Amino acid sequence: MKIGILTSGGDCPGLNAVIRAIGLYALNNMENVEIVGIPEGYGGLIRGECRPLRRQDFSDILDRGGTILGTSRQPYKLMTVEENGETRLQEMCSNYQKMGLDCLFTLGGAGTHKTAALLCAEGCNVIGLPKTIDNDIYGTDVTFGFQTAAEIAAESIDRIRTTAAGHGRTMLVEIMGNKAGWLALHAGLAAGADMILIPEIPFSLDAVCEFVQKSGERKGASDWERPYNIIAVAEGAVLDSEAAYKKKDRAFARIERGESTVTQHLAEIVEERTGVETRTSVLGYLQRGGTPCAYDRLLSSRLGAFAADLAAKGVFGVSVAVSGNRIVYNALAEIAGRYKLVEPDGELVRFAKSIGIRFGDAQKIS
Ligand SMILES: Nc1ncnc2c1ncn2[C@@H]1O[C@H](COP(=O)(O)OP(=O)(O)O)[C@@H](O)[C@H]1O
Ligand SMILES: O=P(O)(O)OC[C@H]1O[C@](O)(COP(=O)(O)O)[C@@H](O)[C@@H]1O
Repeated sequence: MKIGILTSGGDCPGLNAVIRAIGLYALNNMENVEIVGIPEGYGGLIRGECRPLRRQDFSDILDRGGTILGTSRQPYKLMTVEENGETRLQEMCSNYQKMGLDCLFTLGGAGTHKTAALLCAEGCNVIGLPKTIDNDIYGTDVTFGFQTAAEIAAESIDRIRTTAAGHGRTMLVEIMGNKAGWLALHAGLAAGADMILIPEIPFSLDAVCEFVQKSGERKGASDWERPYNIIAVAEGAVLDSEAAYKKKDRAFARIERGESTVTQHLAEIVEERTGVETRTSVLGYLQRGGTPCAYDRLLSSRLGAFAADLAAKGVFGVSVAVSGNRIVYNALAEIAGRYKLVEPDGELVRFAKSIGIRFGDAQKIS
């Protein structure tokens, strides 16, 4: 059996652990197996590039961040445009054939899964693996990379807390997550943020300002304690006034108004209206870089081995997933194009509200 592996979309901790587990499972359990790596995601497949992966390539990579194969974001729209008589999708399928692949493992997020489903529909044997620090892939409780990113973000908030307390400031900590607020929610809850703003719950400027104002009036536990606030802001957080707009129109409107990011805009308004010193901290790529945590190393390894076992059994057109404590799989056609978002009335948000954490929505502030 000839196996191809590619990593696509934003990198995240755990990609190398998955590659290693697929490789080691295949080498240890399959007869006459050949494994190749396809560089830079679907870009490599479009160009028809692959390189052999041997046992030594899987050594010493379990804890390595990034991806040994490289990754990229190929503009999807271009994939369906015909050039020289073939779309990029067709090019990828013919390269799959030319490489003599019996199976292709695509390690990626929601976008990667959409192309994986299209490749499948064209007759390629594909198995997807759910990668993303955003945790927004439909059909799985968790994606690999998420836990590591949540820990980094939570630890960063812990650190920001001491400087916020020293200065009595409001700190807006921007956390990755464009469509889904899972990372801001988990990190914010784990680090005791006072307010969490996520794309799924549009926030009101008035509610945020009122909260900061009121907390500034509160007395600290001791004479020495100064009031301060930690607000975790998902990069995709939206104002209630812009919630009805599509992402593109919203971005355009923000540029028109001269706003850079939602976090920066919010910080300026909060300081102006409340007089409370307000600062921002963008955690950015720190959340994606570096070694995976133990949870992600184990999860990635289990997912990789399970996916390789599916290939050995001839089960294709699926993506592996976590359901409770079990590793399962879903049909690619079933999950492609769907996102797993935070439910505004779900258990996690209700729990957070029950202990006084704000979400910037119309909620009475006491
Ligand atoms: N709507 C889409 N339909 C099909 N394929 C897509 C779509 N969006 C993205 N892709 C493909 O998946 C790749 C990775 O998508 P991207 O959104 O960048 O990352 P991720 O897979 O992490 O979500 C893109 O380079 C593109 O080839
Ligand atoms: O790497 P880029 O292209 O700057 O993209 C940043 C985006 O990638 C992410 O880190 C991860 O996204 P994906 O895993 O879906 O690719 C998002 O949280 C963030 O919005």
